[in-house]
Amino acid sequence: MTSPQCARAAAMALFCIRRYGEEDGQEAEAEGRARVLLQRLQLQARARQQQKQREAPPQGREGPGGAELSPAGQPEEGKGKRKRESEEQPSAHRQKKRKRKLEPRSSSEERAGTEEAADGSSPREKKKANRRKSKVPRERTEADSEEDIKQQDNRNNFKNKFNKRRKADEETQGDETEKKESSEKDEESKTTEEELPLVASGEGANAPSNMMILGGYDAKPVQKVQPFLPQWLAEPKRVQKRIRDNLCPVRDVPGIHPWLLKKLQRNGIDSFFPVQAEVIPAILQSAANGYLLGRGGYRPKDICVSAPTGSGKTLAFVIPIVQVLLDRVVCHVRALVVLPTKELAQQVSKVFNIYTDGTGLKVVLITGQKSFAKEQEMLVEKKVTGYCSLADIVVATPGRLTDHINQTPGFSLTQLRFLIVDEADRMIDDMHQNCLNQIVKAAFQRENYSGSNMLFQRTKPGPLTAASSCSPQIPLQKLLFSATLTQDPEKLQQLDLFQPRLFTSVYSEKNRDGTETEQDNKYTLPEGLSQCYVPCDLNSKPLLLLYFMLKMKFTRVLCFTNSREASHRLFLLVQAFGGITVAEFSSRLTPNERKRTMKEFEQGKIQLLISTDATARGIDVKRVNYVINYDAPQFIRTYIHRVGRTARAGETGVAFSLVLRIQERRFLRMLRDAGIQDIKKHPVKGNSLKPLVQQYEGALCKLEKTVKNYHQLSMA
Ligand SMILES: Nc1ncnc2c1ncn2[C@@H]1O[C@H](COP(=O)(O)OP(=O)(O)OP(=O)(O)O)[C@@H](O)[C@H]1O
Repeated sequence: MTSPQCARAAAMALFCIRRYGEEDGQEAEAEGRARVLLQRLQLQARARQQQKQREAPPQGREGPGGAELSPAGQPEEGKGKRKRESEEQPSAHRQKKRKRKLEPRSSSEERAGTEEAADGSSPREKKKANRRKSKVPRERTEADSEEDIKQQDNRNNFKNKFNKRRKADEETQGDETEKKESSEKDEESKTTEEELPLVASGEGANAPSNMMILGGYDAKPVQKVQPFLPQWLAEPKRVQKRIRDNLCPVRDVPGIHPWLLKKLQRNGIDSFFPVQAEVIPAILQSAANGYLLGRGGYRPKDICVSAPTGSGKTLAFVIPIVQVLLDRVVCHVRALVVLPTKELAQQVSKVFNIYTDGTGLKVVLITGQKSFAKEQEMLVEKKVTGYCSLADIVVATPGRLTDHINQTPGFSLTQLRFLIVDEADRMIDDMHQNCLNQIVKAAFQRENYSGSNMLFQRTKPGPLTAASSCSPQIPLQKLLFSATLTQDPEKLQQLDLFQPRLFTSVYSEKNRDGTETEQDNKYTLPEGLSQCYVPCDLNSKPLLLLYFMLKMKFTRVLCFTNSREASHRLFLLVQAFGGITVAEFSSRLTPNERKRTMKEFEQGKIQLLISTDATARGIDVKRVNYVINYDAPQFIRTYIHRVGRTARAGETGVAFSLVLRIQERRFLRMLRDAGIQDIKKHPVKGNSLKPLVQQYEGALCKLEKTVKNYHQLSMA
């Protein structure tokens, strides 16, 4: 049929339908149907015409009548008419039309598309043709309507299935296996939806039909990612934090040597603190076979202890080590304690000296405070038969220790039974990690001289075999202690721990009903510690310190700054102000000056000690009443160790932090992240500081003169 024929047929159809429509009185509906029919006929004609054109040789862009054709192959007039018609169409019909547009292209249509692509027409023409296709309703055949029915059935089936699955998913949320099933189902439905985008567009009401909607995700519960911790870290042995309520009489702790019990009591220790009551028996038990492997060739488990500052961790390792070594016959280095600073090493060696006094056990301190040669003389003695160890217990700082491992002939760690890493989190830092590796390497080094030692030579730990368990072995047991022990398994793995056991402090709170709830914070602070922070500005910081010392009458104050320069400046300023016995403590001082200063502070001769972080860790000074963070600490671990210089051994103490207003949010967030909530804001009014201002300005002038004189003297 040609176009004029087609138009005639359509007009006829329109006439017929109008007649019936008028007779039925359904004018609007009849008009709509007539138009649809007209469009169909027009499309059929156009399709035939295109078919003919394809078969005929290409004739350029002119139509058979020579008139300029619209992209649809129709005069422009016709296009305008169609547009008008479509605008006039009733809404029900338009919806039907839109639905048809949304339907997927049938395979025949796809084929037509590819055929068109292969017909040699220009890309622009193809584009126009495609656009045309999307504008006009498709030609519908009987086959199409059959296919439509099938598709409709499929869609209905799918919808039913999909709804059922979603319902099932909702019912089975949280169940692992069923979750898997549902994800499998989702996978299935995803594939089906890809095939039937109309269903998806029905689900996601406003989604464009050409977008693939991945279904079912909103129905899935969002799983919270939990950090994976090995069992020993996830389920530690919990130790009570409250010291005073949980004291354990020394005689009640099983397995302690009577000689040591007496020694403890002579030193004023009648009861053990909770951490000692738990850790001492655990170490003793692991060393039940002296310093050889346990029954059946089992290696003792390594032990990690994370307990608050001042909770008595030192005695928790000193007592069992001294007890295990009490019966030793030959002197060898059996215990090695590594600490990050000289002062700490000195403090720990003092405690060892107290409890080894009268036992014949020798404790040697190697920190570099004495000359290297002197330290060598303390460690080994050369005899005709070879080198002999003069130390049973070595307390050392990492640097000096590695020097002795590498340069002191006869200094051997091959009989080492205990490696104690105090302030372990700091020691795991990259700086000291190398030292720990060197110690382990030296401990498993083969000795190059023969003798009775051969009997107890050890091999690197490996799987337990008949051969490895037939000769007596000396195991190396690691004991790690800190108030801020890392719980990062990756970091701890660097220490190559063997079946470690973790002892960690908890704080349990009594509920109204008498039950107790344990608070599981990342870090625990001493029970008797009160924390305050003072929001301030930079200029008022020195005045605040003077106010606390002079007006609030603070005594025995340990004040921390962030650098040794800051410590020195503040010390000079307070000295110039007058009225306060003040001293500074930093690496500016010689070891002897540091020792003297610390002693005077302990004796109460110094009321204010201004220090760098050199005294922040481990230093045990009796009766420090206040800690003042003059400069707010940058890291949570620094904060915990600094404030832990007070409220030790179950005593009370107060920590004040001067926090610049600009730092306030970050500072509080840092504490909150570590689970520290009980810090109080303690604002100090400007009026309270006013009486100090005049004298303070005088002190500044005095300080300026002192500094100038100092520079002139140093220039001369
Ligand atoms: N059982 C006890 N009875 C009385 N005092 C004790 C007892 N155990 C330890 N102390 C005292 O408690 C104080 C703190 O002990 P220690 O220095 O071992 O604490 P710490 O846990 O190592 O602290 P830090 O983490 O700051 O190093 C010390 O002065 C020590 O003498």
